[in-house]
Amino acid sequence: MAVRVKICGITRVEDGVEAARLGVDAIGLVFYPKSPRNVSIARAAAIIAALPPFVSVVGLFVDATREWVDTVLAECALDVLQFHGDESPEFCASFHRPYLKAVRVQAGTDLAAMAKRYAGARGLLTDAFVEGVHGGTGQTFDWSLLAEDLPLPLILSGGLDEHNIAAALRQVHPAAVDVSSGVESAKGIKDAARMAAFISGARHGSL
Ligand SMILES: O=C(O)c1ccccc1N[C@@H]1O[C@H](COP(=O)(O)O)[C@@H](O)[C@H]1O
Repeated sequence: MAVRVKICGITRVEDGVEAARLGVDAIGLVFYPKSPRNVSIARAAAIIAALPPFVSVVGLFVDATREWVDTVLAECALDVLQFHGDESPEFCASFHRPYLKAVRVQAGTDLAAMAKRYAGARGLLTDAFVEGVHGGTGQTFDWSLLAEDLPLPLILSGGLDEHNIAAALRQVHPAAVDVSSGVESAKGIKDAARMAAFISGARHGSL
């Protein structure tokens, strides 16, 4: 099956529209005030309203309060939640929406245990471990740490871009890939040519 492509950290309506035009499967909106890609509820709603109905919308949260997630859900039509902090499985499941759990991978990370702990997730999203930062760093990690089969779909992220996506897919065989920094011209500003090259690389295995 073809790998699914998600472009995260969309902050502008035009970037969401362009990602959809290029054939992306999902976009991600960051609801984390400390992120340079954080969007307001009003901005998120405008981006969502401009998307065609066949593009899924993922809302990213980092150790958010229940009230904040509920507030966003009341105002924005999110299809999937992505939890990038230390949220418990109970918290993640309590919104009764499909969710992805992000895992920041380093040597010794027990992915099988994480998959078991978050068995209610629709997938495990693997990102690079960078001390003190929750994600969106543009850093890759050692993909050989993903060698074992997991009971959950794997979404590969962390430092992917148009140059390494083909190699990543040859080595890892994830269900989906997720990119943010690697398709930007500046933090939060997506670059149309880089998005096109990334999606082409994901679909066809080369630039
Ligand atoms: O994008 C952010 O600013 C961000 C902040 C906090 C947690 C996660 C964040 N982004 C996600 O991190 C991964 C990897 O991003 P990158 O491609 O290495 O830049 C991805 O899932 C982003 O959505």
